[in-house]
Amino acid sequence: MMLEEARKKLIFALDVDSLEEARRWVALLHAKVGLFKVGKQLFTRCGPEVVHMIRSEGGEVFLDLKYHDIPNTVAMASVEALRLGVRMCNVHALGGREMMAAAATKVREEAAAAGLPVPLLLAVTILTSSTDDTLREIGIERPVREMVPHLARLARDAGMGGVVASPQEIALIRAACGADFAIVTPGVRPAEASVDDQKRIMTPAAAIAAGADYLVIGRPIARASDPAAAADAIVAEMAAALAAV
Ligand SMILES: O=C(O)c1cc(=O)[nH]c(=O)n1[C@@H]1O[C@H](COP(=O)(O)O)[C@@H](O)[C@H]1O
Repeated sequence: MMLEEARKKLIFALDVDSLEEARRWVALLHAKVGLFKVGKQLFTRCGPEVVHMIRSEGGEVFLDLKYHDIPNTVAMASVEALRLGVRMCNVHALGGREMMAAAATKVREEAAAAGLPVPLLLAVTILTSSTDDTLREIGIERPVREMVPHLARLARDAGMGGVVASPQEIALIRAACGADFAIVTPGVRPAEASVDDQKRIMTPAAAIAAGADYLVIGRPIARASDPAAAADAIVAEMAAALAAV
């Protein structure tokens, strides 16, 4: 029971470079994870075909293209994500309230007009590979722990359905935005896994205990000697944490 609930919360990052490889991962993991995340690398290589492939295999898609542009461009790109039939897509909260509101409004209007389900619209707060030093470098003096809840509130007020953030900021986001706001967390590493380029990390159990709605995990599964077993172990760890909440 808890295993099924945990599985639906696990998003596998399909960070690969061909349709064939993506197809192999979908076949291997579609009964093990809740969604497949298609990001910039795979989408740039394969385009919408990869989304159609995953959906035709019965999988659900998080289209992670992190739009950040003028409001009209982001709104129209988000409408194309809606038309692809993805369950989740995202923009950068750093694009501002007007940009996020344009995307949220346009997607809802188009979904209603076409009778399509509205995808979960997410705003990326501060990337999990960033630190206070990264922000200072680009002229932002406020620390990550202030910027993340600030951007989350802005995203919620603009009509976004949730945010992407490090699990380390879940409590701050919940305090700022309440329970009815999705929190998707990459930067998740099982205790024994390599940290890679992630900076603000937590284990799957700790992220669930902190209140994450979904976990995005790539390399700890993809680079494991037995990826299916690694996914099962992560889901079991998540389920145990869910049972304890
Ligand atoms: O939007 C994302 O998914 C994302 C936001 C963020 O702040 N950090 C982050 O790592 N991601 C994505 O989450 C995935 C994490 O993959 P692993 O580090 O291999 O588990 C990658 O595909 C990243 O592009």
